Amino acid sequence: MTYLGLDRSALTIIPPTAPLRGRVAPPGSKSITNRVLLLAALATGTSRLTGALKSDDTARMAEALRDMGVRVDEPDETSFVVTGQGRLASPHRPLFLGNAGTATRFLTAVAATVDGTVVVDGDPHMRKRPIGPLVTALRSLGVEIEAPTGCPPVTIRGRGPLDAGRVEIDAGLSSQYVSALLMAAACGKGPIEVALSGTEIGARGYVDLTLAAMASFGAAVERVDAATWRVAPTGYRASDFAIEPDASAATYLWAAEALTGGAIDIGTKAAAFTQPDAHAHALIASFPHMPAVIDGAQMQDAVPTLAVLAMFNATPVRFTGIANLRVKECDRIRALATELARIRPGLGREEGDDLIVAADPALVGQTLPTQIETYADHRIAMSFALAGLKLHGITILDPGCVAKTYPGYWQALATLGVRFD
Ligand SMILES: O=C(O)C1=C[C@@H](OP(=O)(O)O)[C@@H](O)[C@H](O)C1
Ligand SMILES: C=C(OP(=O)(O)O)C(=O)O
Repeated sequence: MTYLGLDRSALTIIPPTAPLRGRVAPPGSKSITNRVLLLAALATGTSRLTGALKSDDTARMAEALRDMGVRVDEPDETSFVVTGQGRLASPHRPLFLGNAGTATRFLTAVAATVDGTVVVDGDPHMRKRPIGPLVTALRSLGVEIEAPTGCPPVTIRGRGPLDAGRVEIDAGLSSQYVSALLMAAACGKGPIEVALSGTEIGARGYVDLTLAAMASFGAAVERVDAATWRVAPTGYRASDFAIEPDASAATYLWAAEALTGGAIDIGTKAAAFTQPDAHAHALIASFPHMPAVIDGAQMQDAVPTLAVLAMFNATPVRFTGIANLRVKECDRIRALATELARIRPGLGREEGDDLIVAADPALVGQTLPTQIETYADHRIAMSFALAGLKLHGITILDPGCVAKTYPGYWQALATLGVRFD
């Protein structure tokens, strides 16, 4: 399928003259698709995954699994049929995972259960995203693993099922390290305890997503205390799984609705999502009276959406709890502050690891020709497009970067009545 905007070097958004209305379903959840692809690959037998996301991030995961001997069929645009043999084979080439954090972190841990050497690598952006804490944790379980720069590439010399034991992980930079260890731990020779070594963890909701997906594929995890899980050596059982729509993708549609006073039916109620970013719905619904302080810790991927919305809020908004946005696809705190200030000096600024958005409702309807730098970050592109719904002259550079998680994004906006230059 070809999608609007993916082949362009820039896309200028023409503010719609009427509220956005219509029905647009977001694609399947990236987080859940990449978890269940992996769990299905580790199971013995065939699993049918429906409602899946087909995007760069999930294509990288699927391709890596194929490289490790798993059959991954794609009978239609939203399904994967995965046939696993209970374990992954050693690949003949490095696994190239683009800038997919989930695929990179999850496969690093699971590679330790392969009999042979696995190299996990990514694009230049991924090569700047830290993986040291996960490497250290795996090494403490006896895994032979190296990541000289503290970022990919990572070389893992797997020796089959992990030894039973206990592993501590510092998840301050990424909750994905915890999810990765939990998923690998079910492929142990005996029970493995996964414990947080610090108090900090990214969004805990992502660990809950991991535990729910593992349970669907037959894993047995006991919560020992608030910071420790004990994973039984069950391996995984093939299962059919219906993936819910992507809550982070939904935030752009909720925000487009709030900004234009429209009515967009995304086909799923906010309360029905199990992903952390669905918490952003209530904040978006409070627009233009969003609170003065928003703690983004539990809805990190929604922060770009909320920050761009905040520029039109009645009062300024400070975003706290977002330090790890500095190690996402780009330094999102810097990118948001820089691009907001590019629209109008002073509109966004950093204060330590907080982001402050100086709301200005008088911006609505103004012409402020601005070329938004997107730093190869899908969320910077998708969120700043929202500014173009209320301002004339917003141009998104490299609009194709949305393909990481939402290749149909520009088409979705067009379906709702947005036009582009
Ligand atoms: O586990 C997951 O699916 C994710 C966890 C979050 O990352 P961190 O845990 O690195 O903060 C989130 O930003 C990412 O988009 C998806
Ligand atoms: C941070 C993100 O992705 P990942 O860590 O999975 O690359 C994201 O999708 O916003």
